[in-house]
Amino acid sequence: MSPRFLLMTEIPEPGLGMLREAGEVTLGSEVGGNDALPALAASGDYDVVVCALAQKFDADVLAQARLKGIANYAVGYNNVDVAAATEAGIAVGNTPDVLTDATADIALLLILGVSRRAHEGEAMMRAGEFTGWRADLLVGKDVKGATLGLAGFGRIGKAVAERALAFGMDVVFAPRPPAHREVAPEELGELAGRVEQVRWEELVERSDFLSLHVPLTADTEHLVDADVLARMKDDAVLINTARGPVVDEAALVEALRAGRLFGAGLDVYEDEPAMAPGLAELDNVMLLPHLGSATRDTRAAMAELTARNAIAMATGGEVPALVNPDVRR
Ligand SMILES: NC(=O)C1=CN([C@@H]2O[C@H](COP(=O)(O)OP(=O)(O)OC[C@H]3O[C@@H](n4cnc5c(N)ncnc54)[C@H](O)[C@@H]3O)[C@@H](O)[C@H]2O)C=CC1
Ligand SMILES: O=CC(=O)O
Repeated sequence: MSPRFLLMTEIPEPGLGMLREAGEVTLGSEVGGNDALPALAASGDYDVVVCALAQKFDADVLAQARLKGIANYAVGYNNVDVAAATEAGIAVGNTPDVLTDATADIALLLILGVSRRAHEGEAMMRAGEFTGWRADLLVGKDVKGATLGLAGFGRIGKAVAERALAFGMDVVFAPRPPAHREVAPEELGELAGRVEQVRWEELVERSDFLSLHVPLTADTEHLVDADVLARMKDDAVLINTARGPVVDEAALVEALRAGRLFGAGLDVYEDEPAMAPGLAELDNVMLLPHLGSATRDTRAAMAELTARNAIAMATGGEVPALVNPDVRR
């Protein structure tokens, strides 16, 4: 029987064509959408589900699922209970590396945008409120010489460090907050000697800009809570391109409202696509709709890797980006 793929999220070319060439493709939107996911996964009608963050595979769904694999069209895979998938003999794939640069660019965009109040300036222009150059108009803060703290120092964290160094920032990082892990200099490659490793507590207190690049796990949920926000510098900026629940968004609204921070730049939200009450009314926050990997080339590369993952899962081949190598397939 040829491989059967269920696309719960649409993916662009070349991924879509690769899947159609390799087997039979069913669009989730034509067979009940997300509400039907548990039943579709349990039906035995599909070998691999292609999905993204909106498709939740919890332990209950996975215990009933009759699938060979789940090919996530994202690098983050907090929507899948990986331990339960492994237990159920279901391979899980993701899209590392190919989206690193695009996502690091979005983090830099937020760092520069918030510090230079670009979103406020743009809103002013669109509202026809610009009345001419003024010495006190939307005065921001410098990035050169400022300390950027990176929580999580994996692929994207390192790519953000490279960019920030080019802007003259000092870069400190905490590799595995809130716990610690010593990173050997040889692990740092070309960044060795140019970035400083600190513990999470020091990162919070020293950063002029604190940027989050950790996966969402039980350890990192609400990593930035009211207590952390209170310990950040008064004039600091928080950047989140990781996952919304890494930040207590209601506590962030309170801190921003109270002028406790200079500002925040967000690409992800705790209850996405909703925002915490009050967030959208604040001027000192720049808001993007989860655009981290949203460039044409990056999405094409993600689609290709997702298709390669899915085809390998369905045919018993070697999965190029396998999250759970212990799975018995
Ligand atoms: N806004 C967007 O569109 C995008 C968001 N992301 C998010 O960025 C995250 C990071 O992506 P990458 O840098 O590629 O991942 P990565 O795995 O290369 O780096 C994550 C780093 O966080 C550290 N870490 C800290 N706490 C951890 C914990 N409790 N468990 C595991 N690792 C922990 C790891 O040691 C690792 O160095 C993704 O998980 C995803 O949630 C990724 C791409 C696009
Ligand atoms: O949020 C996007 C991802 O790839 O993870």
